Amino acid sequence: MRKHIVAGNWKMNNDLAQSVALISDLKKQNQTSDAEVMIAPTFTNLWHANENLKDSTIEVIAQNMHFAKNGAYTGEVSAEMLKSLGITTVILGHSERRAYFNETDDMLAKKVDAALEHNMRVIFCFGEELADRQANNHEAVVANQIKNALFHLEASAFEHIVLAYEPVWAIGTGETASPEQAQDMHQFIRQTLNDKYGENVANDMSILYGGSVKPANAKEIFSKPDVDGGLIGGAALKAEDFYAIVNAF
Ligand SMILES: O=C[C@H](O)COP(=O)(O)O
Repeated sequence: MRKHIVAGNWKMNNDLAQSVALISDLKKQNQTSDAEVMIAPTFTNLWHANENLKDSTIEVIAQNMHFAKNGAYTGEVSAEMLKSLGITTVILGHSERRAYFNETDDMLAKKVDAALEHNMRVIFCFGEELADRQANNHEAVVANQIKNALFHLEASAFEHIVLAYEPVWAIGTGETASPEQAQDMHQFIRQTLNDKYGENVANDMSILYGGSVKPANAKEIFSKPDVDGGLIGGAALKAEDFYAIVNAF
């Protein structure tokens, strides 16, 4: 079902002590919005974060996982391992995974399948690079990313998927897509889902925007009708900023 979601992606930030401190600050914040709140710490912080936030309204989620159950994949973590910690949502396809770790659409399709087989929820990320937008190719790029990784799925699978549109040129750059650019793309994404799966899947899909969302711009971006929330990087590292965004609905 479509809902407001604000997820904080900590990326490769916060050692154990910093993570404990940030979680303690997060617990002191007051939520006034109806948004579902999630944080994605590093793998090393998942266990303690989840233990500490068990009785809270914050869900602890993972930043990535491998598609295999187990085996000789040094440095990787499987769905079963995440589930054994009580983690049931995973971010897949983040542009940093695609750019720095060569994650392809095919690989992401396998990861999505593995997560769904383990009854996990997926926050599936995609977005165009600056050159794609300058060439007016952004819609085609985004449509292909979605089709290649997700369009082999049955309609019912989309109940367990959240989409996150993150224009690569806006991630960590301080440059955000304008609320109108975000709305246009989110509407296009919903139409793309509608064309393939019909209006129930399209209307029920939560589509998040990510890319330099801050307390100062969150309200305007979230006011757009097809923007259902945000995937927050830098501003998720300060509890007050993160909750200013959570409460921007
Ligand atoms: O996962 C989060 C996004 O990459 C956005 O990061 P940012 O808010 O630092 O631009």
